[in-house]
Amino acid sequence: MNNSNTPAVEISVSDVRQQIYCASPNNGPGKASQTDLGTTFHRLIASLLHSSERELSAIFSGASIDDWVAEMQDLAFRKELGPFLEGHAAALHGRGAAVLNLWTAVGEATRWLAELFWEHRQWQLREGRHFNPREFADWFQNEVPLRLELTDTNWTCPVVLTGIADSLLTLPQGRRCVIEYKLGKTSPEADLCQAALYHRMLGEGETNSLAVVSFLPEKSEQLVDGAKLGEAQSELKALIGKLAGVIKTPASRPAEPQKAAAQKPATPPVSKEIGELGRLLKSALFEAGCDATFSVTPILGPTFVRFTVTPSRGIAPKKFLRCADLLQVRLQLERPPVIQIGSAITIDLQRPDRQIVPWSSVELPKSDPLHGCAKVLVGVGIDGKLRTADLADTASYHLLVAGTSGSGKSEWLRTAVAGLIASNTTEQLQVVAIDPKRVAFHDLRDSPYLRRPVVFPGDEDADILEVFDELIDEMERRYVMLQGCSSLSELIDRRGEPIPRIVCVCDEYADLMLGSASQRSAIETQITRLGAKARASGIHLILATQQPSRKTITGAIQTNLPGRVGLTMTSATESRMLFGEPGAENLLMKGDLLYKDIGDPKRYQAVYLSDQERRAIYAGSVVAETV
Ligand SMILES: Nc1ncnc2c1ncn2[C@@H]1O[C@H](COP(=O)(O)OP(=O)(O)OP(=O)(O)O)[C@@H](O)[C@H]1O
Repeated sequence: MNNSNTPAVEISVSDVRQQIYCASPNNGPGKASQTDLGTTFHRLIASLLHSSERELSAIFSGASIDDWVAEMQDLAFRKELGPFLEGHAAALHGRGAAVLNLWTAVGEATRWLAELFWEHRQWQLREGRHFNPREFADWFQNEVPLRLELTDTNWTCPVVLTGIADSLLTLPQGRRCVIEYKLGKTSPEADLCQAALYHRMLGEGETNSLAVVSFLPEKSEQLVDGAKLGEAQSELKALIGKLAGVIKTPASRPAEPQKAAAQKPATPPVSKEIGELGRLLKSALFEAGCDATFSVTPILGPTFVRFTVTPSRGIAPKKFLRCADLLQVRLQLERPPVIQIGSAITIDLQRPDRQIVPWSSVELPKSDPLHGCAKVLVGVGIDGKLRTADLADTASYHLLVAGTSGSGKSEWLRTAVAGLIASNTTEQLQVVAIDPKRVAFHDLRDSPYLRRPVVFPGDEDADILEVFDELIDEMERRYVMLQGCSSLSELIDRRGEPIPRIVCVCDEYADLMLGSASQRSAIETQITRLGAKARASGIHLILATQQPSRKTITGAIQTNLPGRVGLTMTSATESRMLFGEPGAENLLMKGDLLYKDIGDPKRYQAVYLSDQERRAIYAGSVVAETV
């Protein structure tokens, strides 16, 4: 209640969230959510929860969660998504990735709902009661308007905070869960801010936790405890006062507190944790005799936090490399931090709340209507920018990929192929996939982009030498066509029609070298030939191995495959084989990688593609924008 006579200033939760989002170091790349798709998603969930008795009994007549999910998805498509796609076909033209994103979110949300209903059913059965899906559906309230008046002695008037929670689930024990149906980009700081504000607006006590579930499009669930939120709330209040423009001027109150309120940024607890990490790092460095000045604000990437330090006078930069093990112990890290020396020293510490980089958050490189696009997705850097390796470039026309089991090597290869497929037509790209382990390119089998069926080297009819010979023949044929042109690109321009780039991708190529000495030497000769002339003719190799050693990275491969992608390796020796320096042994698995063409290796997080998204892309139903 506003007891003063001054009218209150109204401000919305989304205004506050937006401020935090813009200031967030981890707002990453990605596309803003698209209003029409976001609204459809909201409507679709609301409509599922308000299904008729007949629809509910159809959904829950199945015997398993999978049956329920399938039925829910079917209903969602029939009632909402199908009519929406049909009615907006023109407006959705060229927005395949966004629609796919929406469908992924629907998949995630229906599974989540089905699991909740299943839990409820189990509980009812345990209590000896009859499962009543309607009763549970009614525990969800959609589009819940929230309103809270805030006052402060340092404010000129009260502020009314308003917002609409997409959905609120209230369980009988009083536990509440706010559900946000987000489809666009986000940051943990902004999400926490929203949770803190909702917690306060719902009048939850300090001892109560609040769960926030979002679909981005993958489900992300955060359980935020009340005590932690309390801290964030008081800091957010300062920001709210500032945004509403109600902070008293110096004339009306003492100067000092005003300065603090106006200048102190509203930092959610995530930043505090990083501050604490920085403090621990500083003291561990000091203990190791590596006293240093922390020069810039730490940068928060999806996988790690980067601290940049300058050694104090008289301390050799190399000394920092030697204290990685001590830092690991003192900071209780899973692996020693990655330390790199450049104009300053960077120390990367793993994030306790590591984030994935979903495909939907990445803007694919633009494709040319005639030439297509030769850029392979490498990963997202600490600056939030997508790094690509250009197959048309002399520094990255063939790529060598290495990483131990579980490092994310196969996923990286699959995403690299998906990126190329999504930004080329079948006239602009042909893929040759070699799969010695038989598991890497399963989903590619029916892709229209395949130049030939996936090659399984163990099979009787699979002659690997023949596959490479065919590529060499094509290369020679193209060389003849290239007479008078300096590049494939010039030839395409001259003809006015595409000539497909051929990308040969091979998981665990070391297995190909296990044959006889003569086969091994024949493959080496073929790779050398392709290495020398393939770039100009638009034929490229992406070869991967689990064990980078002298045996697998032979002279021919070392010389002819200039672009290097190194995921986590088992030792510094392996890292040296690929990059000529250590570092990759301290990466954090799951797509954490170093990439090098010219210059020093740089660290990126590989883009994550769900199975469902990948299948749709391989089938050719997702196409990037053209320039
Ligand atoms: N970019 C990524 N983002 C998030 N998680 C990832 C990413 N890449 C891989 N992972 C996770 O790491 C696991 C291992 O990945 P992957 O199967 O590609 O490893 P690998 O190096 O090919 O191992 P192996 O050689 O044993 O097959 C995956 O199941 C996935 O959960």
